[in-house]
Amino acid sequence: MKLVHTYADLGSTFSSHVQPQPLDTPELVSVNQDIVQLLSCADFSEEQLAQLCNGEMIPEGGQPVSMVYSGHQFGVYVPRLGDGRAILLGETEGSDGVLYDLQLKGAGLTPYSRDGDGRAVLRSTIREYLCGEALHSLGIPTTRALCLINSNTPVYREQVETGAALLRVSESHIRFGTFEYFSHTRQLDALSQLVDYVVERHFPEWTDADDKAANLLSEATRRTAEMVAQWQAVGWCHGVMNSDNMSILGHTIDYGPFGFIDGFNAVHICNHSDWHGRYAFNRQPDIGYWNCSALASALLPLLEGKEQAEDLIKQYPSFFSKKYASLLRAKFGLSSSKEGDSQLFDEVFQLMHDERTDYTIFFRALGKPDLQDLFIDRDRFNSWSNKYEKRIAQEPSSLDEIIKSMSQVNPKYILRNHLLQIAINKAENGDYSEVNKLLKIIRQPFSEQPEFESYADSPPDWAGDLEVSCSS
Ligand SMILES: Nc1ncnc2c1ncn2[C@@H]1O[C@H](COP(=O)(O)OP(=O)(O)OP(=O)(O)O)[C@@H](O)[C@H]1O
Repeated sequence: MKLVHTYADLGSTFSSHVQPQPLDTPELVSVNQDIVQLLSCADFSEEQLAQLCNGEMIPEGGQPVSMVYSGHQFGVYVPRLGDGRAILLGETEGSDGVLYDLQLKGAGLTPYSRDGDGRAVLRSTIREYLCGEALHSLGIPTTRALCLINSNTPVYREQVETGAALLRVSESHIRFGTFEYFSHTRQLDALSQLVDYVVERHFPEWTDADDKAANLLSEATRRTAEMVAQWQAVGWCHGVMNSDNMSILGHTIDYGPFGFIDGFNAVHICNHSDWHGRYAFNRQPDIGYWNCSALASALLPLLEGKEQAEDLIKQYPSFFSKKYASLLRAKFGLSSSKEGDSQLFDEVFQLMHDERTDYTIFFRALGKPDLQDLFIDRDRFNSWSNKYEKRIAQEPSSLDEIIKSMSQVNPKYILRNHLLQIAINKAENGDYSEVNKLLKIIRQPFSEQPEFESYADSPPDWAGDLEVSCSS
């Protein structure tokens, strides 16, 4: 594997050179064979992969750096954040011809570590590793990871845990907050250089355009709106939609206290430190918009003025609605939109919310005879179901065909928190088999996998009491 160092080449205004600080006795927990193929590293032994993930082996051409950024956290601007525990090794070309960043997460102290220890623990690393794959398999743009390691290095959170690290792979680790940093510190040449870098690397067709910043803002707005629409459609909550966790490419990044919704709750809050519900499930679309306005403010010095910035981001609601409406139509098995459809959807969402019906199981069972068993208030359900049947009868395809097409968009296997917790508990006792089993299962979310039927069941009672720790 050979690396280039295009981001490091931007110079010390953008990042700081750092050396990874390896963990003690690294042990490979899991290797993502999809990414092995993508990065053509099938010739790496397990030991080499562990060394790579532990920062002990830097591939030829790599120049480890940590990136500076800032951002709005829970609506409050924090002037300097940066990679406090992440180290970008460099970039490498994938077998698809795309240039990917290789970034270690949990590799030790950096100039941006502030009060942190530069480390990540096993449970949070497993969560990030698996959820990147879960979302990717659902067709949602996201960072992913090549592998993850555990170690003997003690790391202190609420208790002693073990240090772990992840080798994150992404088309970009540039965040809205990266632009905010240069804008708020009035480093406008750097801001412009950053736009040029992103355009040259990801949107070369705009290289000669006069309005690169405007194009970028418009594209980031569209991609963010569509990514959030995809989250909503699968019932996924990010939990910490700070502007430093918003990728300029509209990819899902930073898996913290995220959660797939089990029993549907429109106002579900997966982050237990989010006291006011800023990042509640139903607020995600608006927060995505809010973050786009933070990006617009950051890019303002490179735009024609406020009016242009506003014009560009005000497309967000229509980008979101268009994408979300098309995803919902497909989830309900409808090929086109008809008057009354959104009321039909709203009615069943309200019923599911009131009864906390399992979101994923409902959609997977839609159109099938046993659907009514999911509801307590049968009359209310039947009243809705009659309307739905009438609507489905207007479709050109047969019910069998509709059910088949719905099973391509309504997953059976999702990465529920309780499944993750079982895998984490085992891994913390040295058994990584459940992590690897889950990886296999969530890779095929839409397929029937009879041997793993129980992984599609509704969660056990104890899942409702699970609180994902925010210290990671
Ligand atoms: N243990 C730690 N040591 C040093 N810095 C940390 C640590 N945990 C978080 N940070 C820093 O605090 C800020 C916010 O943390 P957050 O949890 O959102 O990000 P993260 O999970 O570390 O990183 P990323 O966004 O790259 O996935 C980031 O600047 C991050 O680097």
